[in-house]
Amino acid sequence: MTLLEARDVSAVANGRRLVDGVSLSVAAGDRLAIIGPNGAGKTTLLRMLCGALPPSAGEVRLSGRRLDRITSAERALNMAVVGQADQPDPRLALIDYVELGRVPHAGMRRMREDRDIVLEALRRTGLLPLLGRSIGSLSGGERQRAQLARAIAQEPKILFLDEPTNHLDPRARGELLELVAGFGTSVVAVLHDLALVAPFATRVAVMNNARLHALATPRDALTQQLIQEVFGIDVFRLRHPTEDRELTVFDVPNRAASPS
Ligand SMILES: Nc1ncnc2c1ncn2[C@@H]1O[C@H](COP(=O)(O)OP(=O)(O)OP(=O)(O)O)[C@@H](O)[C@H]1O
Repeated sequence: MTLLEARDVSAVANGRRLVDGVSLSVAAGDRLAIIGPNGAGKTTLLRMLCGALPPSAGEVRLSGRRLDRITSAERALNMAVVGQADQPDPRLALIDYVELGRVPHAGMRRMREDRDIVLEALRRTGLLPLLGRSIGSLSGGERQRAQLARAIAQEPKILFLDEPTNHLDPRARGELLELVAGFGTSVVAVLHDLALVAPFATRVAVMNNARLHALATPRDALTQQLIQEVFGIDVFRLRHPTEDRELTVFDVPNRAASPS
């Protein structure tokens, strides 16, 4: 079942085309990774998909209905966004911040049930021990998990993530995406770390110069030819030296490294 559909969407700002005629769809349970070089239009596309930015042309539909004809309250019942722009009041207690995720549901459930959902979101993101702390006292990685906890508490049908792992150490990056995949909800995520794409995504949208360069499975998107064309780096698939599985290695050129 198609949950979200973009039909030929474009974004124009100051006479410049930031996204040019992108069409794609997200089915229930899909995890779509949006990848591409800096400035390719990934965040702009994500913002149009979640309704934060009205397209200059084309349309986005949620369960068949045009996004611009759905009230923001109804949108919030279906979609949660973890973005880079979220700057909560640093004095807010973590638990109160995560409870904001329940605002779209206010009046539909008893408060007690809401509190249980918030505590469960904190537990799943490993933040229960910090629940009394203020947002301002959290580390970058903890704050990123707090944003995710708030989004989970919102119980959305579709979760939008803009670079959800940029403050996290390598192990925590994989763990966060594993956690998100475990929710079973549909996800659209802008990812910079190409190594995280294949284990996480069911489909990949490759943006380049404002256009959708490819829309494919991770295996078909992360090919040597495509990655070289779009990112200018090599990718190799190698056997794991000790385990029966394949490793995908992105070889980033570093001319500063001296040959040994
Ligand atoms: N309001 C705006 N007015 C003019 N240009 C904009 C505006 N918003 C974004 N841009 C430009 O549009 C291009 C695409 O931006 P966007 O943030 O979508 O790229 P991105 O692929 O997410 O980049 P990054 O990987 O660096 O985060 C960039 O060159 C950016 O400078």
